[in-house]
Amino acid sequence: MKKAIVIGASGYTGAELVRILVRHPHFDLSGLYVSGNSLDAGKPISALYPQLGQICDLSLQPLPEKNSEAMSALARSADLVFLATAHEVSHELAPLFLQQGCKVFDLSGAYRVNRADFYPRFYGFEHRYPELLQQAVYGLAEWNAEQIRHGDLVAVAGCYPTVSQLCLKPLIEKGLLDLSLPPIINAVSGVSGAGRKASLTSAFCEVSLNAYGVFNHRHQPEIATHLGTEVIFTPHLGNFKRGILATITAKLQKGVDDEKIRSAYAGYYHDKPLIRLYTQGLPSIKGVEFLPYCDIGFACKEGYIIIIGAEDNLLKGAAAQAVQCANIRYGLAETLGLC
Ligand SMILES: NC(=O)C1=CN([C@@H]2O[C@H](COP(=O)(O)OP(=O)(O)OC[C@H]3O[C@@H](n4cnc5c(N)ncnc54)[C@H](OP(=O)(O)O)[C@@H]3O)[C@@H](O)[C@H]2O)C=CC1
Ligand SMILES: CC(=O)N[C@@H](CCC(=O)OP(=O)(O)O)C(=O)O
Repeated sequence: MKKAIVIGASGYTGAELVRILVRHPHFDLSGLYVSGNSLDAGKPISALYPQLGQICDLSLQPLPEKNSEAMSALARSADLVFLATAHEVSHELAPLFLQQGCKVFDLSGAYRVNRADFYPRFYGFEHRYPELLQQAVYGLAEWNAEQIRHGDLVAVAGCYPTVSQLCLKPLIEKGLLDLSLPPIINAVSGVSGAGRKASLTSAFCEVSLNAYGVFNHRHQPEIATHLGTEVIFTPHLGNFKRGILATITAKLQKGVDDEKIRSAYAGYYHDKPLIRLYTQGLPSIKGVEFLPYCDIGFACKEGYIIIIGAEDNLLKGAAAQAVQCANIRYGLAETLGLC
């Protein structure tokens, strides 16, 4: 058994990690942490998430001071840590754990893109660990298993980037898209995508259905960098709790038909248990809620394709993919503890 801890365990993705890890046959969930001055420190996690009653009896502990001996001891005590924390927090925590030999699976965007101008521009902070950015492995599990297997710091792919890339990559790799028209990704996310902390935009009476981050959301450059081609990406907030539905429009190369598209998806994903390809109908959020899958369907007409991808943002878009990456890192079946 490998000892695992979760930092940010009281948050939405943290709680999903707890739910998965507490039953995982190879990871022993040994500690749940929140910030040093958290109002939730000392509470059992089931006091925040009653669903975890009698499933996890661990309490949330305050994370020790950054440069303290207690922090180093915590990092030494664990084999692996899941950072379910904000980007700036993960940015500072990852090196502390890595220095003590602990493998890091970071759910934030702090180590996803290795480009100097990216963090000041899209995240509002200067990256202080360029050497770690260099070493970080991008945790898009179906595509980067080889690097993940050898990585000590896995930057789990973002929620919108996961579904967008899983839909587009096979077609781009096979040269089936005419990229003179950048793929156009319109995606709607449930409100849990914004995290548990209260904010006006995620308040019950404020949420309806609206676009946001138009032409400036940080996931556009994450997707474009890892796909190796430009995309137009528009996120939307919808009035439901969890799930992302992405509707992607792209231009096909001449002569590309349904059969070629289907065979490209099947070629890449026939042995990928967490991708479900639709042969009839189209994916929906209902079909993936509370599940670790990414569902993909499509329709082609007159030289264009519309691809529909669906995932649970908290699972395939975050916690489940993080555990999938950890499974890969430790040579386990990638779905262990997930299905
Ligand atoms: N929600 C989603 O759908 C997705 C989220 N992500 C990423 O995952 C990360 C977590 O997101 P999410 O679960 O939504 O966030 P939440 O806001 O729901 O939770 C954040 C957690 O971090 C804790 N925390 C805050 N500050 C610190 C600190 N200094 N040290 C330790 N713990 C701290 C919070 O507890 P407290 O404040 O009480 O200390 C809480 O437990 C983010 O980086 C997010 O971008 C990635 C993909 C999808
Ligand atoms: C609905 C909503 O607000 N979604 C968040 C994205 C989810 C997230 O936390 O982003 P990462 O996947 O990069 O970690 C947003 O648009 O900022």
